[in-house]
Amino acid sequence: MADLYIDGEWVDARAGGRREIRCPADGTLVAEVAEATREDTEAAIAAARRAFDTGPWPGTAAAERGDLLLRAAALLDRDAEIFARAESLDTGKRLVESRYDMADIAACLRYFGKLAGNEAGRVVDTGSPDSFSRIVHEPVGVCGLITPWNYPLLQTVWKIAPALAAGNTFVLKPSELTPHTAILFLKLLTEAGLPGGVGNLVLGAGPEAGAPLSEHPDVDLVSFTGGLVTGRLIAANAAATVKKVALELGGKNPNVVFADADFETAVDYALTAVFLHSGQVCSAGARLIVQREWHDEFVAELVRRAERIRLGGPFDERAETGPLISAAHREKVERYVATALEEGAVLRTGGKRPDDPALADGFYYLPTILDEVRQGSTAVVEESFGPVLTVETFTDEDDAVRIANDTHYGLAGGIFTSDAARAQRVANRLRHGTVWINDFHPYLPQAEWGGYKQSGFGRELGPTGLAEYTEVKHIHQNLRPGPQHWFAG
Ligand SMILES: NC(=O)c1ccc[n+]([C@@H]2O[C@H](COP(=O)([O-])OP(=O)(O)OC[C@H]3O[C@@H](n4cnc5c(N)ncnc54)[C@H](O)[C@@H]3O)[C@@H](O)[C@H]2O)c1
Ligand SMILES: C[N+](C)(C)CC=O
Repeated sequence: MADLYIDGEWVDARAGGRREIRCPADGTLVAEVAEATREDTEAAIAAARRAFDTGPWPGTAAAERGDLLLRAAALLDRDAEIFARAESLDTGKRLVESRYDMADIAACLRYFGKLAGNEAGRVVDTGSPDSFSRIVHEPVGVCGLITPWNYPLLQTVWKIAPALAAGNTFVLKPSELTPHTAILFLKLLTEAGLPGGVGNLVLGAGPEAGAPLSEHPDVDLVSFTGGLVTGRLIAANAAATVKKVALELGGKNPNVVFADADFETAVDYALTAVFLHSGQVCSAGARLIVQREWHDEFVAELVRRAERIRLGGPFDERAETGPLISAAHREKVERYVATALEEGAVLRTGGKRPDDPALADGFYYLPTILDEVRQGSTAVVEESFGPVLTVETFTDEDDAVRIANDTHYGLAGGIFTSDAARAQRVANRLRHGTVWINDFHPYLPQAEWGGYKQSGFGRELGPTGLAEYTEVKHIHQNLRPGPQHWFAG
């Protein structure tokens, strides 16, 4: 089937490449899709360039562009179940979680749909009645959008919605592992009225189908969500053409639990913080930093509950979390745990694949707790992106902040305490892009999302998320023009 969308047409990969997509829960074949090469991506970039330079989209009234996003939200509500099932088949994620994702995605479309056109620029005081200056926001141009497999459509729409609201054209390259909701979404956008060439879709491996989006001179902005290693490469490749770059990378997110928190609440959230979606969440609270006097009791309770987490496929209604995305990813998590143990971590539970024969065909891994990890050890420093919790202890507030900030990442963090003033003090001192107090994981379309340090730069969502997709221009007019006679001759 033709499932690249280039210049308003559904086409096959020019070189005829195909890729099998298999459900990570049991290995069943979901579908076979086109596998693009650089040539396809370059054709998509050319189409997006033409649509931007000569098409009507950038000059379409912002409110009209917003209306298109609002229509897309309504269509997504209509087709939510189809999208959720497709997302679950590609990712192995529980259907209920994919349904939540679809609701979040519709909310994001509505947010940017309503935000489009709210900002008409501003008039600047020039200090003179004889001149007039204004600031306008214009679309950046052609946007290359590269997205990961863990929240495939959500991460995609966090980019597409503001890009379209601001009047850009785009080429999307979703993860090669999870292409289906991107295909469905481009169809939905055309049904909502997106003109040909404005939105383009290429599928395939990053170094082949994705690389031109960071390298090509006709791409004005590359927005990337994915791992740190790939992010560094994208930034380096984009430097040659000095394009705008936005990077949403990984995290090694602290969850700081003070001994004055509500015990049961803190334990409960510590579990969801790390084991939601089997840890395959950029903001997973994979680093528990618990006040020393609570350590033993807290870890014992975590272990007891972690051992009861039910694993299963997307349509198993009893399952509480699912598989890892691929065999290769599970092997990476296994290596991470092996290294942690070699470096002195104490395994409290998990650390292996489940014994249940019903799960043997999927890429499952047991919820794992590694205690007594050393600061600076691999397990504390590196993102596992799997269901693995490391446990560290602290003595007082200063110690907690020092440990929580001792990471080259800076995406998100949580604080559990019943002391409201302490919560605010610690939140102010954490060098992370999102801080949750007595909560973990919520994100809102109206609140900026992004990382400090090596978790990336740029922000998605909120007004800043829209601004990322604009250029800012100063227009100045002399209202009383006449010769200046700066030069005598
Ligand atoms: N900060 C955030 O909001 C956020 C959200 C989700 C995931 N993530 C991070 O994403 C990572 C997991 O996702 P992943 O394994 O898909 O990441 P990844 O870096 O392997 O791949 C991400 C995307 O980049 C593409 N890619 C790979 N090499 C490329 C290249 N040379 N040029 C262009 N594109 C290339 C891939 O095909 C994929 O589409 C984790 O580190 C996670 O923390 C971050
Ligand atoms: C950004 N978020 C939390 C939705 C997904 C991160 O992997």
